[in-house]
Amino acid sequence: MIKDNVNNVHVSAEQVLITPDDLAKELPVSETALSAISESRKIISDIIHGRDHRLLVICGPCSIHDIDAAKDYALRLKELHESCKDTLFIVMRVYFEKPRTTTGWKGLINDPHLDGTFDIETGLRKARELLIWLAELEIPVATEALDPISPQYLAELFSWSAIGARTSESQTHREMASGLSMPVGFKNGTDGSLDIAVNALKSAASGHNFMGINKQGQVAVISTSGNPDGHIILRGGKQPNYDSVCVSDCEVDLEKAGLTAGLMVDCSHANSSKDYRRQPLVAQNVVNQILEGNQSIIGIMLESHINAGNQKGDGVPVDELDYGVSITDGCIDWETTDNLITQTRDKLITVLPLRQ
Ligand SMILES: C[C@@H](OP(=O)(O)O)C(=O)O
Ligand SMILES: [Mn+2]
Repeated sequence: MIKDNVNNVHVSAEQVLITPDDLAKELPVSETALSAISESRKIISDIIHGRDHRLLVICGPCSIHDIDAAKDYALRLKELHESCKDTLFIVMRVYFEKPRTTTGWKGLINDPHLDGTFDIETGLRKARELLIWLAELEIPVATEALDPISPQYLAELFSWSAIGARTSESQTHREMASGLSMPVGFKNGTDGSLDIAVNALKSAASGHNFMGINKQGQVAVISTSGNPDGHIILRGGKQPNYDSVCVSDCEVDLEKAGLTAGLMVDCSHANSSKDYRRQPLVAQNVVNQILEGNQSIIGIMLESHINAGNQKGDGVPVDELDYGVSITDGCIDWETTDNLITQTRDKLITVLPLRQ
């Protein structure tokens, strides 16, 4: 690495990574699993555009830090996915990249050992191994597309992606979203701004040309055709925005922008006022809006894990962490999740098929 008084003044080291192609050769995924992913992406697209009246449920841990716990959770969610699929399409949150308001653990890819060693190649390998295991289980998975390079390593294994509240305004993320091969939800801004998400939706629906990397790890000009499967996610801001008035305001903004896709409500984050115990109340309010005739809400997001709450993860030895507890945002536990989703399915089973 060249480091002198004009180059890399604030760069301390660089390490060349395995290329996406080489990682995929080392960790291949079956054609059966890939076709299941392709099918789930089509279902999600149909739900977003009102061709499939089921409710999209993006559900799972705020972040993945323990592979065994993630697999344990996935086996439980797979059962719920199958038992509720007449009314709900359940997709597991598998978030490897975490946007921090300032600093902190940035996720399994960035720091897989949770010890500040930033063994990113191991992080990519662990992430791909888990995603392949989930793909072979045929549970559709969702993530936040945060790092603009990692999709080349993993994106074929995701059925849905979010662009987060901190990055929906970013041109880099809008360009990336315009080329992603799966449906993408755009969160409103952390201050509650809907304009950011509406503009992101419009931008990502268009083609873009930008510098990126290809599967061989070369810097390339990436030209995209635009992503037709974008939608908005209401995740709250300075105050919650899941209520029927805010939903109606969002419908008006979407109509003004000529956007017809449905919207999703994130029952966590600023919509639960960062108190995970409020998520069921938010979800029940959203379901009631649908029962009372709302036509625009096509999905909900839940932060859920095996056990409730969250725990400090930074600097804690992995073997001292409590099992199945989030080390980022607090989550509802499995029992609460199972009850909430089963009740949601029972309430909506007769209503959703009547949607126009
Ligand atoms: C990062 C967070 O989402 P948001 O961008 O709404 O804070 C999440 O989904 O865990
Ligand atoms: Mn979260």
